[in-house]
Formats: sequence, C-alpha cells, structure tokens
Amino acid sequence: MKIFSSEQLYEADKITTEKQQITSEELMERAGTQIFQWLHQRLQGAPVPIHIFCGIGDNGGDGLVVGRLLIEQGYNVIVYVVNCSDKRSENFLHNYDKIKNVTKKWPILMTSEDDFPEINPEEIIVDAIFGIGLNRCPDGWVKELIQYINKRKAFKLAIDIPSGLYSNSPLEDKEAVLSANHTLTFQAPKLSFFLPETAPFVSNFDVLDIGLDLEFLHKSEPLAHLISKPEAQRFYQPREKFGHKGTYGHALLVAGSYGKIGAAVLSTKAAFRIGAGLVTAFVPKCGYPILQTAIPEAMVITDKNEEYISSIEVDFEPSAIGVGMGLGKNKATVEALKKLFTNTESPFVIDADALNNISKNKELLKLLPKNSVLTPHPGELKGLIGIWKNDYDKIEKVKKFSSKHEVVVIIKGAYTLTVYGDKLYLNSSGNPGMATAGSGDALTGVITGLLSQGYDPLLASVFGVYIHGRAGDIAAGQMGYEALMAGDIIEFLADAYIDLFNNTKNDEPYEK
Ligand SMILES: NC(=O)C1=CN([C@@H]2O[C@H](COP(=O)(O)OP(=O)(O)OC[C@H]3O[C@@H](n4cnc5c(N)ncnc54)[C@H](OP(=O)(O)O)[C@@H]3O)[C@@H](O)[C@H]2O)[C@@H](O)CC1
Ligand SMILES: [K+]
Repeated sequence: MKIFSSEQLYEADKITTEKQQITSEELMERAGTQIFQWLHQRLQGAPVPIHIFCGIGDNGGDGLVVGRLLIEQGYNVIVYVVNCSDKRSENFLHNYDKIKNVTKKWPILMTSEDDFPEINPEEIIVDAIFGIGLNRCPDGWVKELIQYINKRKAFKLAIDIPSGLYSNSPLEDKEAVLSANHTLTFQAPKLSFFLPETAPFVSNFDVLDIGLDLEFLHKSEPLAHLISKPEAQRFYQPREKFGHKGTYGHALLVAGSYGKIGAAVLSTKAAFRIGAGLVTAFVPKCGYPILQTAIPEAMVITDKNEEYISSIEVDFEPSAIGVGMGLGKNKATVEALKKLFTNTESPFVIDADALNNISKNKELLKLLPKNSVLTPHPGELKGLIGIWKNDYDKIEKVKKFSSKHEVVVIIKGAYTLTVYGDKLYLNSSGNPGMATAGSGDALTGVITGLLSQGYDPLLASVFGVYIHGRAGDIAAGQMGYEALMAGDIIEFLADAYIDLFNNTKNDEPYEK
C-alpha cells in the first residue's frame, strides 16, 4: 500500500471529482458514509451518546455528514462546532445546512472553555476538528479542548487523522494533539501513523477506500510503501524444482564472543530456516562445541583466538555474510572487520557490534561494500548519523547516509523502516513481544539467508523484515507477547512462509 503526502491527497481529491464528474460534496458524502457504516456496524443501534466535535474545514464537514447519518438512523448524537476560525469551508457550510433537516438540535457552537461539555466514560467521542488541512499548531482554548478531550475516558474515534497531528511533517507540541483510541483514515494511511513520536496518538487504524482515482494513485510516487502480505507475496522467489543446496548459496555468519555465542547460534539457525543452502558460522574457539551441538546442519570455522574474533579467514567465497552479532568491541576485532570489508566481494548484512565498531572508527565507513544492509536499532543509528531533532529529521539524515554510502539502512522499531536512497518501506508485521534479546540476531540471519539465495539487497531487507515480523506475530498468537523468545521467531519462520500464501486468514497488519 502506498503512503501519500497531504498535497498528493488533495490532488487526488481534485482529479477524482473531475474524472468521476462528482462534486466535492458528493465525495465528502462518500467519506462520511464510510465512517457512519463503520460505527453503525459496531454499535448496532445502541443508544450510547455520541459526541461529534467538528472543526470548520472539510474534516468538520465529514463530522457533520457522520452526525446527520447517525441521527437519521436514530442514534443519540450531540454535534459541536469548534468555532476556531471565520473561514468555514464550502463543504462544511453545505453540511451544516443539511443537518438541520434531520434534527431540531442545532449544533452547539463552541467559542471558549466555558462550552466544554460533560462526557461520561461509556460515551463516544468523534474527533473531526482538524484533518490533513492543519496548518499551524492548535493553541488557546482549542488546545485546551484537545487536552480536555484527552482526559475524558470515553472512546475516541479520530476521522482521517487525530486533530493536531500533521500527516507528513513533525510534531510541534505533543500537548496539542488528540490522543485517539482508533483512527479511520481516508484512502491511504499517513506517514505520521508509523513514526515513534506520532504513532501513539493514532493507536490502531483502518483505511477506508473512498474511491479516489486509481490511475492517479497508481502512477504517483508515494512518500513510502507500506509492506504487508500482498506486497510480500510479490517479493517471494519460489524455489526451483531442480535446485540443489548450491543453488541457494553458502551463507557466512561472523558472530559471537565469550558469553555471547548465542548470537551466532540464533543467526545461523535463522539463515537455515529462511532457506540458505549451506551455512557456516565463524566464531571464536570457545564457540565451537556450542555451535556443533546446537546446529548439526551448520559448518563451523573458528578464529585462532579463544574468546573473541581477531582475524576472519574462510576457505570459500560466501554468497552472503552477516556480521556483528555479539562480536564485542575488542581492538583486534575492529582490525579483523577492516580486512573483511576490504577483501570481500560478497554482499553484507552489518549488525550490532559491527555497527558500534563502525561508529567508533569512522574510517570503516569508507570501506563498507556498496549495497550492504545495515540493521541498527535507534541507539546504534545515533552512532552512525548523530542525533536527530525529530522522526522526520531522522528520516532525512538516514536518506542522506544511505545515498552517500550506497547502503540499505533498516531502522528497527514497531514499524521497522527500510531506507534505500530516497525510497522508504514501512513494515506492518511484528509485535511488542519481539522486543526481546536475540530477535535482531534472528533478523540478520534471515536477511543474510535471503541474500545468499539470490534476493537483491533491498528485496532481501524488505521481505526479510516482513517475514521475520510475521513469524513473530504467529508465534505471539500461540504463546502471547511476554513468553516470546527469539528462538521462537526462528521456529515460526516456517509458518510465516506457509502463511504467505494462505489467503483465508487476514494478516491484521495494523493491530499494533
Ligand atoms: N483530500 C481527500 O482525499 C478528502 C478529504 N476529506 C476531508 O477533508 C479534510 C481536509 O479538509 P481541509 O483541507 O478543509 O482541512 P481541515 O483539516 O478540515 O482543517 C482546515 C481548517 O482548519 C483551520 N485550521 C488549521 N489549523 C488550525 C489551527 N491550528 N487552529 C485553528 N484553525 C486551524 C483552517 O483555518 P484557517 O487557516 O483558514 O484559519 C481551515 O479552515 C481531510 O482531512 C478529510 O477529513 C474528505 O472529506 C474527502 C476526501
Ligand atoms: K480529526
């Protein structure tokens, strides 16, 4: 699914009305009807009071449509107009007029704190104050209204986007954003729904198809791509009937130090489970019996050093190399990395201590082989690009870093973001249970295993992140979030592959 900017959505809106020969009021009626149906399906006529707060732009217009349709259906609706500006939109005025045809209760005009209503916990709030047309930070009594609503325990449903949030630019004041329990957004999710600073205001969301012009949406280059099952299905490369283990490559995992040999075990296992033909682990001497016992399928080469890696030498040309998991920061390890990056042609996945070592020894950056995949968590990312002002600044910095060094950067998080030059890919699978030791090692093994089978670095990253998250989701479905361990993600990679083509079950991409 594509994620568009607000400018693109306005353009789509305009083109749709022209091509479909409908008025923008008719398009608004479509949008409002979708929200009404969503609510009606769930409420089934329940007499619960529904408080609809409407701004004076088109988001407010949507709120008025929803109000009218709910009143017509016999619901108990109270409509408020948050009268924050004199410039009411035409669509707002049109629907303001129309609502008086269905009720004697004229919308309540709010102009100050004195107008804030009493709202009980079991009631419902619909937020139609500001949509994608927000053009400055809410202040004064409107900001106080947002804070007042946030303090109410009633269920809060945001229309299109929680009021106070920009769809694709940074947050200015987190005190001036409505904190929704659910968001219903039109046509395409907004970039702010996925970034750590802004996503919590959105909670869960559904995308409502309001029939914007498909041709325009198709040909427009989006801000980002959201990856869920349909996209992942297209990325999958089927195995050949006459393939042999050599067809699927020979992956090398360079990992582990004394006390952290588990990182090598996890990444090696994951590379196997994702389908690499052969996998060799390169570990310090102390890791030898552990690896050979834990994974009989793997080959093991040891460093000459007992406790950490000091010189990486293998007698074959790996089809892909994953490096960094549990390596430690020993000087000799840094030297070994330098040599490895300089002398190897194979595609790389660079993780954990390899990233930390690069951050501390920036000369290593120049040695990074082109098209390497870097998998930092936020702390490791800071080491690479420095601190950022906000999530949008972070994205710009990572784009620059990716272009400059010609690498793929995977920023791990609730919605893992893969950056390749100007291109952004947001992952929809995964869950909080995966915030556990070793799940990053599993991801590195997965991507290395995919590279080794011939997936190109960007595809291996985006597909690998999805399938790793999906394995975590299926695992969590069986054992819950808390009990989930990294080893379980690896075991469930099998189910994630099978699930890829099981179209009977929804992969619930937005339930975070
Ligand atoms: N495009 C689509 O696909 C479709 C879009 N649709 C809907 O339209 C919505 C966009 O509507 P929109 O453009 O009228 O903007 P909206 O969000 O209502 O707010 C703008 C108003 O608020 C005001 N204002 C802004 N900031 C403010 C502040 N801090 N404090 C106070 N005032 C502030 C600003 O006033 P002004 O700056 O002029 O004073 C202006 O009047 C979109 O989210 C969706 O719900 C659907 O109906 C159909 C398909
Ligand atoms: K809203």
